[in-house]
Formats: sequence, C-alpha cells, structure tokens
Amino acid sequence: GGAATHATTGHPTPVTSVGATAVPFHGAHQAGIITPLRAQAIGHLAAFDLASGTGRKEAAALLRRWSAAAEAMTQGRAPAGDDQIALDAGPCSLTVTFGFGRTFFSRTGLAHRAPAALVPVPRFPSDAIDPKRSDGDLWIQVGADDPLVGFHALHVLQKAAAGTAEVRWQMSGFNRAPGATARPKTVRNLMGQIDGTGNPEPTGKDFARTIFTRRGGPADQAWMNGGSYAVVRRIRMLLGPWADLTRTQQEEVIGRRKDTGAPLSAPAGASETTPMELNRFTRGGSLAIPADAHIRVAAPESNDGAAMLRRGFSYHDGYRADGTPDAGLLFITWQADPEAFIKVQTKLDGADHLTRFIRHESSAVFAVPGGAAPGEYVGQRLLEG
Ligand SMILES: C=CC1=C(C)c2cc3[nH]c(cc4nc(cc5[nH]c(cc1n2)c(C)c5CCC(=O)O)C(CCC(=O)O)=C4C)c(C)c3C=C
Ligand SMILES: [Fe+2]
Repeated sequence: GGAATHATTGHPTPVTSVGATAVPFHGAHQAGIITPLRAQAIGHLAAFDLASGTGRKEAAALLRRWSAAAEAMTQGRAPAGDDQIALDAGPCSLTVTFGFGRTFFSRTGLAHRAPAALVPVPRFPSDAIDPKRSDGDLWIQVGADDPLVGFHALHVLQKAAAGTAEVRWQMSGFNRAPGATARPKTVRNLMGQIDGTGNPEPTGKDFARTIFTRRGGPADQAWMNGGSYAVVRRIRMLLGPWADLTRTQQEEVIGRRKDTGAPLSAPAGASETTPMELNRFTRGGSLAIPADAHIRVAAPESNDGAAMLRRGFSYHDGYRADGTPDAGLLFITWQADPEAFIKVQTKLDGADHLTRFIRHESSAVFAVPGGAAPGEYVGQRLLEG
C-alpha cells in the first residue's frame, strides 16, 4: 500500500482517496455488512467445503490464518507470503466477511452449537436452484473498490485454505465505481432500476436490531452475539422479456419510476426518498402502486414488519447457449434471523410481478459471527469457546 510510482516520470504519487480508504477489520460486527455504508465496486463470493478428515482444530487454524490475512490486506499491508498482485494499490475499502454454513457444524463436531436460526432456506415454487452452486461449509465475501485488490484478497484467502478447505462455488459481481456519478447515488441494477432505496435507514431505531443478532440467547450460542445471517441468492434476470416491456410497464412491475426511483404513489418531482403510499389511487381509480408491484409485496408493511438489509452485486458471466446474457443480481440480504428473508420470499414467489422476469438459480444461508477484537480471529468464540 501507500505511495505509488508514476510509470513514466518515476515520481511517487500518493494514492487517491479511493485507494487510500481503509475499512476497519476489527469491531463489534464484521466489515462488509454495514461498512462501508455505500456499495463497493466489486464483490467476490466464495463458498468452501472442508477437506475430508478436517475437524475443528484445522478449521480453527484456517480461520486464524484467514483473519490475519484479511486484517493485513484490509489495512493496506501485505499478508504473510504475499504474491505482490496488488502491490501498488492502497486498501481500496477492501472488506472480507466470513460465514459458517449449516454443514460446518456437523463436520467439526459442533452440531450442538449450531444456531437454531440457521435453518435451510426452503425451495420455492419458482426456484431453479443448482445445488452445486448452493450452500457450503464456509463462506467468504470480498468487497473492494478496485478489481485487482479484490482478486488479490480472494486469491490469498483461497491459497491459505489449501489442504483444509476447497472452493465449492465462486461468483463475482460489481456495482458502480466510486466517482462515476457527480454525487454519491444509490446503485442501479442491470434492469436499470435504482436498487437499495427501501433499505433500513442507518439512523433508524430498528437498524441494528434488524440486521444483527442480540445478546441474551442461549449461552452456547453467545458466539453469534453481534453477528448476522447472510442469505445469498444468485438471481438471473430475463433481460429479453424485460426489454419487451414499455418503460411504464417496467415501472409498474416494481412500483417506482426508473429515472428518479420515486414511488408511483408520489407526485411529479418527487425523489427516491419520498415515502411510498400503498393506499393511494390514480385518477382512473386503480392503485398507484399496483397490487402485484414488487415494492408493495416485499415491503415490511405487507410482511408483518419482516425487514432485511439488501447489499448485493450485479453479475455478468457471458452468454448462455440460447444467446441470452447470463446476468443478474448476486442478491445478498443481512438480517438478525433468516426467517425474515424466508417470509418475504414466500410471499414474493407467488404474488410479485417481478417473478416473471427473474430466476433464482442458487441459494445459501450462512451464520456470520460478530467481529473479532484485536488479537482475536473471526469465529474464535465458536471454535475455542
Ligand atoms: C426476498 C426478498 C427480495 C428479493 C428476492 C428481491 C429481488 C429483487 N429485487 C429487485 C429490485 C428491487 N427491489 C426493490 C425493493 C425491495 N426488494 C425487497 C426484497 C427482495 N427483492 C425489499 C424488501 C424491497 C424494499 C421494499 C420497500 O419497503 O420499499 C426495488 C425498489 C428500490 C429499493 O427499495 O431498493 C427494486 C428496484 C430485483 C431486480 C430483484 C431480483 C433480481
Ligand atoms: Fe427487491
């Protein structure tokens, strides 16, 4: 990290604010959930399965190695045995987040300490799930504002797992680069919608309670204090049929305008922050936000208050045999209990107009422990407690 040397002049030039920004690794919560607050430009998700014969001791050693490497790289230092791939770059808001899948607990003799909330996500009627790209014993989410920094982190962590855990599946995605817009804005997804507006407000009184587990549970699950549950869904967008809709039809599928992100219940000139009014009617007498509009069906008001933080990455993995793009959303939600996602998705699968334009192709849920204190590694309270 630090100063870079200009290729032609040889003069050292300081890294820009994008490069120099470091997100703390240590804290009550792991980084990559609510820090940094804005979306990172790139993301890698990788699930690992433990190698046969690997138990709790080897898993603990791996989490120790992973945490040490993640702490160094996120703070702009070279990890042990570095390969110099990101040598010129600063930390670029790198975050590394670690999670445990259900199968981790039985494979390490820790089944009795698996959180009760870590239930498998059920199959929904519209699902087209590929089991090989789903689930996994361990999970890593890498986020960064620079592609090379992101690859470097993933590569270092994958190498550090050698002999202990093997990659089960890996997916990469992106958001807009910082500085691409004149001022910071909510990201757009590959359907062209402003995506993220209705997320819980960081200043709201229920923000932390929605996302993070609370103290006071059973003692053998105290290792999850300050933790969260990540639900990961690879959702392909059917961009051909989507493009066949008029813009007005597309707006009715979601319930918000494409340009401003304002809800269809709001008057002209409203912005994405204008509150939606589910009971407003048009002059013609129909619901301004249609009955099957995505935001109506997904809203906490329609789901007994069930809420989650959505923080995903778009993906594009080339073209399928039929010529359509293999593109969509690496949809990641963070919640204090995966039941929030299950409740909302159960409703969406039957009633949401958007269902006709997307396919859920992989699914996983991970218990993501609280952050490590200095000198500690992520998951230590589970593995050594
Ligand atoms: C189970 C939960 C959800 C899935 C799956 C999901 C998929 C999905 N969503 C979009 C695009 C948008 N979603 C928007 C809002 C929104 N979506 C969910 C939940 C799921 N979405 C919630 C809880 C909300 C917020 C509702 C509210 O209270 O306002 C929006 C509107 C802008 C926003 O609030 O972010 C868009 C656009 C896609 C493309 C997609 C699958 C590919
Ligand atoms: Fe949504």
